[in-house]
Amino acid sequence: MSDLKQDALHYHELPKPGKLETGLTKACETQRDLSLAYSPGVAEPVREIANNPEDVYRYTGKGNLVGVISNGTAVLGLGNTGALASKPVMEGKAMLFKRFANIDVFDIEIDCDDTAELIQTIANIAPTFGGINLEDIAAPQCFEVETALKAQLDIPVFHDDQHGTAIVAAAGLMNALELQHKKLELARIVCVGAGAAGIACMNLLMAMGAQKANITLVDSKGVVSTHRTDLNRYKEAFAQNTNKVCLADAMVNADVFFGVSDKDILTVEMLQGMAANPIVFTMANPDPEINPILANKTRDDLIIATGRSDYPNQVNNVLGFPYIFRGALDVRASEINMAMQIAAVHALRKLAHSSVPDEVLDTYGLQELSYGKEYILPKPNDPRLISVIPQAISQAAIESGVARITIKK
Ligand SMILES: NC(=O)C1=CN([C@@H]2O[C@H](COP(=O)(O)OP(=O)(O)OC[C@H]3O[C@@H](n4cnc5c(N)ncnc54)[C@H](OP(=O)(O)O)[C@@H]3O)[C@@H](O)[C@H]2O)C=CC1
Ligand SMILES: CC(=O)C(=O)O
Ligand SMILES: [Mg+2]
Repeated sequence: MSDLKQDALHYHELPKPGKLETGLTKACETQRDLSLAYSPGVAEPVREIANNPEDVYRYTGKGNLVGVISNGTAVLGLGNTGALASKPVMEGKAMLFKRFANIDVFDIEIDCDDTAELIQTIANIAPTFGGINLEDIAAPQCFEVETALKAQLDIPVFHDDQHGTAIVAAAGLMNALELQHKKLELARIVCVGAGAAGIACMNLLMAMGAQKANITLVDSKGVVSTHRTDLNRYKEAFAQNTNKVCLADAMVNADVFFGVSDKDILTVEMLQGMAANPIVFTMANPDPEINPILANKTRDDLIIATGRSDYPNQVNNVLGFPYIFRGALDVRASEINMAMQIAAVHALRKLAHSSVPDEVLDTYGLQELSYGKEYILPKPNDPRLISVIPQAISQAAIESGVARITIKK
C-alpha cells in the first residue's frame, strides 16, 4: 500500500471513524438545564417559531447550518460511486466549512438517481438549513436540481462543483492572464469537461468578458460542435460550427486549457501545440489531466495549476464555498447571485497580490512566496480569507437586494 493510501485510510479510521461529530452549545447538566433544553422549556421557542417563522433564526442553529447534500453521481473525478461512498467527501466538505468559516454542517447522502424525487427530498428537508450546498451531483441532473430548488426555496442553494469551482478558477485565471500578458476577451479557451464544473466555469468567464466564439468545449466524445446530434441543451449552448473533432484539434494555438474532466488526457504533444505563454488548469481530482511535473518539463513558459494541495497553484473550490456561505449567511441572503459570485472572484484575485502571512509560509514549509507564476491564488489556510471574501459577498448581497438583514449576527 502506498504511504498516501495508508495514511489517508488511518486518518479516516482512527482514533474514531469519520471526520465529524456533533457538539453542544448550551449546558445540559442539571435538572433545570433539562427543563429548559427539553420538556417543558423547549415548548416555548416552538410556540414562538410557530407564530413567527423568522424566530427560527433566533432560537435554533438554522442560521449557521448548511446541508452538504449529494447523491454520489459524480464524486470528485471518480464517477458514480453511489451515495454511501460519497460520505467521506461530504464529511470532508463539512470539515472545511467548520475549519475555515465556523459553519456547522449536516452531511446528507441521498440514495436517489431520479431527478424529481431528489428535488422533492431536498426541498422536504430544507427547513433544517440556513443554506444548501449541493455536491458531486452529475450533469445534467445537477442543473435541473439546482434550478428547481432555487425557485422553491428562500435560502441559498449553491452547487459547489458549478459555482464554487467557477469562482475560484476565474480568480486564478484573471491573475494568470495578467502574469502572461493576455486578455480574457481575446483568450482562446479550451474547456475539457462539459459537466457541472465545465459549463459553470465557462458561463462565469463569459459573464466576466470571455467571448463565446473563443471557447471550445470538449466532452468524452470530443469537441462540442454544431455537427453533433447527441448534445444536451447545456452543451448545445456552446456548440461551435467547426471541423475540429477531438481534443488534439482544439488544443492547437489555445491560450488556456481548463480541465474539469478526467486524469491524464492532456498529452505532451497537445501542450507543445498551445500558444506562447499558455495557462493550464488541470483541475480534475484526485488526478489531474496532466502531471504538473511533466507539464513543467515540457514547457517553461506556462502557468500550471491543479486541484490538489501538494503542488503550487491549487485551484480548488475549498477557496470558495466556506467563505461564500459565511458571507451569505451573515446577511441571511436569499440566494447567491451572479453579483455575489463576481465580487468573490475579485476579492480572491486581489488577495493573491498582497504579501503572504508568515503562518501560511510556515504551514507550507516555505521561506518566501509572492504573486507570480507559482502563486496565482491565496493558499487555503490563509487567515485573511475569512475577513476578505465573506465581506465582499455580504456587501454584494446587500447591494443586489438579496440580503434580509444588514448587520452580522
Ligand atoms: N478543482 C476543483 O475545485 C474541482 C474539480 N472538479 C473536477 O472536475 C471533474 C468533473 O467534475 P464535474 O463537472 O462535477 O463532473 P460531471 O460528471 O458533471 O462532468 C464530467 C465531464 O467530464 C467529461 N469527461 C469525462 N471523461 C472525459 C474524457 N476522458 N475526455 C473528455 N471529457 C471527459 C464528461 O463528458 P460527457 O459529458 O461526455 O460524459 C463530462 O462532461 C472531476 O474530476 C472533479 O474532480 C470538479 C469540481 C471542483
Ligand atoms: C473539489 C471538488 O469539489 C471536486 O473535485 O468534486
Ligand atoms: Mg465536488
